[in-house]
Amino acid sequence: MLRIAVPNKGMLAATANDMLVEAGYRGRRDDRELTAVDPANEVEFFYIRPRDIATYVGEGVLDAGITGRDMLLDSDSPAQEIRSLDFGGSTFRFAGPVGEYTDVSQLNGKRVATSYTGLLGHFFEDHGIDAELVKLDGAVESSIQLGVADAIADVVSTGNTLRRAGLEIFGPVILDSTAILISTPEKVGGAEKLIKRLEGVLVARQYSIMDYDIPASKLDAAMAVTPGFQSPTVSALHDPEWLAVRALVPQRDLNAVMDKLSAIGAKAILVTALQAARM
Ligand SMILES: Nc1ncnc2c1ncn2[C@@H]1O[C@H](COP(=O)(O)OP(=O)(O)OP(=O)(O)O)[C@@H](O)[C@H]1O
Ligand SMILES: O=P(O)(O)OC[C@H]1O[C@H](OP(=O)(O)OP(=O)(O)O)[C@H](O)[C@@H]1O
Ligand SMILES: [Mg+2]
Repeated sequence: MLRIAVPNKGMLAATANDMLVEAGYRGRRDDRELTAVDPANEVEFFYIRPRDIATYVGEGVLDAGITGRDMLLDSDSPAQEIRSLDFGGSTFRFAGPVGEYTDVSQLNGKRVATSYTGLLGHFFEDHGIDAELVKLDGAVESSIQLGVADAIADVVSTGNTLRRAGLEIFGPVILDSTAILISTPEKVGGAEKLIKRLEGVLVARQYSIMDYDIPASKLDAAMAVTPGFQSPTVSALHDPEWLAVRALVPQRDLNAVMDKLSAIGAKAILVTALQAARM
């Protein structure tokens, strides 16, 4: 039975569970559930803190898990990123009082608060910066005002939390993070079905099916606009001068693609949602 670690709370928990349900697995029944067996899929889920997931997977006691890239790298666990799951996107950035810092070299000799001391320690080592790490559990943005740090390094998504604390970003992007599937070289083979199913969910979330009719003489121009995933399906219509095309199109491009096809001469352009996919 495959043993999978899933975030029990926090920013990733709900979407991770939703993805697993879309992938045909048993979802978490309530937010106090610690483990759940899904006998039909021969899988057991362990709902644990996202920060601890890389530790369990790296130790080999759990076979795969969903966590943040920032948390994996912070943990120094030997677990490896298998693939991005395209949610829980954030950046890991330095911030300080508005107008105070322009460059990370100014952090030499300063106190920098973070919940990610592993990640930040590596960055300081790599960049030859001698700063003091102040480890906090969360709400790191308050640490400067409260006098325990001179700058912070934290997860930034919209930037609202920073602004409300009177802070601004400076310096380079320390890390672009996203939710990821992790495993180890020893265990990843056993997780192949899970990986395929999650990839199918990602395709179904990101693509739609587009059908349209196109004059045969315009097919090449239309193919350039809708190259599809592998290759679009082209079928005959009763009128020999026209063809019907079906292709997968990224949802974010749908309207731009319809504009282009329409300008080329396509008619009856129809878009249908994808419910599931296996590539
Ligand atoms: N505001 C956010 N927007 C997007 N992703 C975020 C945000 N905050 C955190 N994350 C991401 O979610 C993952 C888990 O962070 P989360 O905040 O849920 O854990 P935590 O800080 O340990 O828990 P908690 O905040 O419940 O104490 C991390 O990979 C992080 O990058
Ligand atoms: O840029 P924003 O959209 O404002 O999001 C960033 C905030 O979200 C996270 O906080 P969380 O709610 O996880 O609390 P925590 O600090 O206790 O982890 C993160 O630590 C930032 O504080
Ligand atoms: Mg948090």
